[in-house]
Amino acid sequence: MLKIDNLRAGYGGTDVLHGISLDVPQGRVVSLIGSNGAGKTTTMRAISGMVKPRAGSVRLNGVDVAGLDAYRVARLGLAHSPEGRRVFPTLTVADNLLLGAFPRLTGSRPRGDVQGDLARAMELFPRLMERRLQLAGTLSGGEQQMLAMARAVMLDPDVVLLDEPSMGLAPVLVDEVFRIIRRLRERGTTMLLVEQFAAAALEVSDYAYVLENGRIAVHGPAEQLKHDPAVRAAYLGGVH
Ligand SMILES: Nc1ncnc2c1ncn2[C@@H]1O[C@H](COP(=O)(O)OP(=O)(O)OP(=O)(O)O)[C@@H](O)[C@H]1O
Repeated sequence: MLKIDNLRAGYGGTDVLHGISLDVPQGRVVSLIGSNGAGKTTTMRAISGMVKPRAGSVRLNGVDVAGLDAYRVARLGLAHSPEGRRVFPTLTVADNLLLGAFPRLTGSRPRGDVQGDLARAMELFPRLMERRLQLAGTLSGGEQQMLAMARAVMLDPDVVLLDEPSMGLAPVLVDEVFRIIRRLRERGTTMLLVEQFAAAALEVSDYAYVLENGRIAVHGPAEQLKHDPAVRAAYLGGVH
């Protein structure tokens, strides 16, 4: 579904990713774990076209999308829920969600049932249902984060990139974000997840990669990494 080979990317004169390779098979949830500054967000951006890769390939359904503009990558079926709450503040919740479906109307992919998907997104995110006519800019931070996730789902994507969906949320909302990730997983949504709560991320993942200084240091089934002493000491706080 999504296959990254020897990806290099950076900013200005600095390389951040030094040739990383990872696989996100259809219907699987894959986590990318790493300390601050390891390059997790840069990886997400390089996949979705927000940062131009310097080398390597990003294959989405067999098509190399490396270097394409972000809107083209979205049209080909990749949704990116970015770090930080990038919603359209002066539009309602419902209109933000409909905009998430926009690449479906302009791309070569089937248009599908946008209204049906809107209803399903509302059902998955009940807080948004209650606030569907509210301006997105007046939502709480946690609600905006949910809206960014729901908007990504509205693309009816083949792959969803979720970058720190629980960032800055109160514990009750963090639980809700993970509940939603589990529901999406049950629906068969293919996801690449970056999460500060590495232990919780491994719980909802099939497979994980550990990124250190722009290189993949370790990778394996999530169940295996959960019990890896080095991973536990560095990323799981030695718990469980
Ligand atoms: N727009 C930018 N311009 C220059 N350098 C950047 C830019 N964005 C990120 N960097 C640098 O790239 C490196 C990797 O950042 P990145 O955000 O990918 O890390 P991360 O693993 O997601 O970290 P965190 O967990 O703190 O979000 C960092 O050293 C960061 O300072």
